[in-house]
Amino acid sequence: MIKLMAANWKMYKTRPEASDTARDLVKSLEAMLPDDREVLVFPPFTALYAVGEAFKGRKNFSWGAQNFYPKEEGAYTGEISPRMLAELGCTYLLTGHSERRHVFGEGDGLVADKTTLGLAQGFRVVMCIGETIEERRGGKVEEILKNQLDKGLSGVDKSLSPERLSIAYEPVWAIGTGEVASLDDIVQAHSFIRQQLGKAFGERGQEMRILYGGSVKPDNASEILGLDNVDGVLVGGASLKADSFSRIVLA
Ligand SMILES: O=C(CO)COP(=O)(O)O
Repeated sequence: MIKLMAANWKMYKTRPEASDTARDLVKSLEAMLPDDREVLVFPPFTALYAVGEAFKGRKNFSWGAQNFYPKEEGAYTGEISPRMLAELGCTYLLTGHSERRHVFGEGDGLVADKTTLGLAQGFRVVMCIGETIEERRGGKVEEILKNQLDKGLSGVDKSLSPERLSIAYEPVWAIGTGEVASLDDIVQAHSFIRQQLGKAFGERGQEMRILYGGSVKPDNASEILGLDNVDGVLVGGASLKADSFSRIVLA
């Protein structure tokens, strides 16, 4: 399985800043990227074209959008549709990120619509799930993950080819806090997610990638990537500098 090494740049970087970082990533990684690693960057909308210019035509370099509205077009002021993103050459979409859920109030219904439409329009989708600290303390991790998976994937075509859908496990309390989930916590959550994907997609569920996200850094990436059922990482803060993200990609 090709490990997916994903950078979520969130609301950071102007177009020239993004362009420089993307070019630096190509410079430091292209010659050394193992065949079983794929670099994926989610820049802000305004920098998608610039990142595409730096990455296009390069093997295992991909780019995608952090957000979109699940309609083809229409009177949705301020929104961007998958069609508009396809035109920028990007192939990935992110759904269900905890900042979308918690800062912008996106519920499981919207996450499901986005995941379903994104896939139906031919994109690869990375759907994020994860529990809050209260839910973890209340012993509800598996219940929350199952619920987010069941609802988020409810409309997805079950004969989907496995490389089209990835799940990112991002415990909310580990995002941007410097607090990483313990290796045991990660193994347990990922094995539970694998089981659920198997129930939903059969054999294909074994080949879907499950990423870990939450305070991944150059010095913890290698041990996290070595765990069972960890098929990549989704990195926020430590992906903003080309040097730091390159070290993670090669970890
Ligand atoms: O939200 C994240 C990636 O989507 C994780 O962010 P940090 O790596 O900054 O914790």
